[in-house]
Amino acid sequence: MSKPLIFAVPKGRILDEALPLMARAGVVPEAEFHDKNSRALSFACEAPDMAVIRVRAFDVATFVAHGAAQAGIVGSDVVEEFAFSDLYAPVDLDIGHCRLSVAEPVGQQGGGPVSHLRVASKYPNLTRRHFEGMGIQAEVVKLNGAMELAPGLGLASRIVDLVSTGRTLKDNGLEETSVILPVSARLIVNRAALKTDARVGALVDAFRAAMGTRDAA
Ligand SMILES: Nc1ncnc2c1ncn2[C@@H]1O[C@H](COP(=O)(O)OP(=O)(O)OP(=O)(O)O)[C@@H](O)[C@H]1O
Ligand SMILES: O=P(O)(O)OC[C@H]1O[C@H](OP(=O)(O)OP(=O)(O)O)[C@H](O)[C@@H]1O
Repeated sequence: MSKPLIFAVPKGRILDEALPLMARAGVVPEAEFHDKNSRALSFACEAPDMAVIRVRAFDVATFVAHGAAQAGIVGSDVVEEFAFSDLYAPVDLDIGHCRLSVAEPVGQQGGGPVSHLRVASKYPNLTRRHFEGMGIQAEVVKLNGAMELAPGLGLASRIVDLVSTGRTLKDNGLEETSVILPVSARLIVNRAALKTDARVGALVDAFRAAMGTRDAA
């Protein structure tokens, strides 16, 4: 039998919305996947030639780009931040909607033009590119979470982070000043695997079909 096709999923908030879609596309991990006490990271699937791995969101892109996993689900924020040439994102899954935005302390807006800024973000590439487009050099302080603390503590004057309801910004005295990127979750596949393994193309078709039947369900 050929090696199992590895499907990578993020462990956090996209997963609950992704699981019904995955099931409609024929990706159904074994019961242990749902056991909160399990420390396993790789799970057999109902389909015998497939396995699901559960990793951090940014690592989904890394596993798939390097061909260690052939397919996966990740936010378009992650796809755009890495811009891996070996990654192909053929299906918008219409889940995990949010936006990548610039925010700063309430009342800080205004002031004269600036040529340099210090910005806290988990997205250094998208942040630099956004400010470059405005003729501003952004020095990015890379954080992995709780970006909202940075302006108040003098680490950066602005943040670039994901916003959905806006509640996190509001509760931390910040306001959204511009949107960099609308975000939703994507099916991603490894380009080489798509060319060489017919199961990857079949999986893309299955997700397209699952999206088509979703509204009727
Ligand atoms: N507030 C939000 N509303 C909707 N979608 C969000 C929101 N925040 C993040 N997302 C989406 O969820 C993704 C994060 O997914 P998830 O929480 O599953 O990752 P994770 O592996 O837990 O992340 P981390 O590496 O930060 O621990 C983001 O890349 C984005 O696409
Ligand atoms: O606009 P809101 O609805 O408040 O959502 C925005 C928050 O959601 C994300 O964090 P998440 O909850 O995924 O936690 P994290 O800090 O671990 O990334 C993001 O980083 C914001 O902090």
